[in-house]
Amino acid sequence: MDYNLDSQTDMGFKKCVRIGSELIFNRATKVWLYPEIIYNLYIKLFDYEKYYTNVQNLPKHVIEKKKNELAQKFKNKIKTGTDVNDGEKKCYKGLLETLMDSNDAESGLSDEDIKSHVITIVAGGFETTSMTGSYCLLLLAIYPDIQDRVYDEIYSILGDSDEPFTFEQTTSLVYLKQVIHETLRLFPTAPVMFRELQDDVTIISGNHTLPKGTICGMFPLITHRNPELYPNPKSFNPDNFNADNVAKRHKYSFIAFGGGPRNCIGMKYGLLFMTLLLSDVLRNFSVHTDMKLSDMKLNVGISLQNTVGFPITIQSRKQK
Ligand code: HEM
Repeated sequence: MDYNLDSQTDMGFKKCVRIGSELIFNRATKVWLYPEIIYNLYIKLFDYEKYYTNVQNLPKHVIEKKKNELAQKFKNKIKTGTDVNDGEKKCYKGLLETLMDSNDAESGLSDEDIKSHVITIVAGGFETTSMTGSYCLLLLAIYPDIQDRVYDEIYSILGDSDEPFTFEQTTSLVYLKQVIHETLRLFPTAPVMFRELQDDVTIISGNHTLPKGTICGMFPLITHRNPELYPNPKSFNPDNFNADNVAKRHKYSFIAFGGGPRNCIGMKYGLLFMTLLLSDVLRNFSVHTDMKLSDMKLNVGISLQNTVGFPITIQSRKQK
């Protein structure tokens, strides 16, 4: 979207999204913050409103910029993004342009709607993928034999070529995808989600009934570390996600992207993005660390933080 999230001041988008996320998590987990009146007082008392306001500034800026750009292109009769292959080089519309094309009375997407979509996509897609990439590289640094296997797979497809992966080639990176899934099993970067029950639900095993209207928290971290689903659940074993083992388990034994009709809308894009990112890093560099899996200390919030950081060194493969 042509916006550098790192070129930010203290009150930048990244910081505001982080604080806003903490507020959402606090509200969901602290019963005394449930009543609207108390929550509003709490926001005012600690001057949290400014963070909410500031989160709006990035999408406002991005939308304004895109509008000007499109108007300029229209004026100069320059072709904008199109999904139609009309014999010339195919050029795809970006997300923002697609949303703005829907900004008419018929489809009913207002500027306010577009702004909300931009916030949702950036907030939902940024931290999750960047954190998963970081966890994955750290795990591969901790387990060099697994890293070698990933590298061999990449090399078997691209050899010494400098060309980027094509989409078809990424479908052959089967072991790397197992590694990404196993990373998300141990470290689901979105560690909690909620559902409000639309009907009474009976939990057969415990003979309990949860009444309609109950808000239930779902915690992938707990499901993913259940030894009945994953033997040796605390160890890093990408073979948990080979085709045979996946076929043996219930589909909701892996819920890093949630489940049901409101699961993660960006799952396929996120997996493809991480596959490309990691394969690109690993074909050029090897990663190393002195850390062990047992050294990792987790902090559960709206995202899953590794409080000891990601101490990795990288070495160019060409200098070996
Ligand atoms: C490693 C990557 C990602 C992980 C682990 C992840 C995880 C999740 C989870 C657990 C949910 C809640 C699902 C539920 O309640 O059942 C969710 C929802 C969502 N995610 Fe992701 N996500 C990732 C990447 C992305 C990306 C790249 C985007 C956008 C480009 C995105 C956009 C969204 C949106 C918009 C929702 C809300 C969907 C709805 O409420 O209908 N996510 N994600």
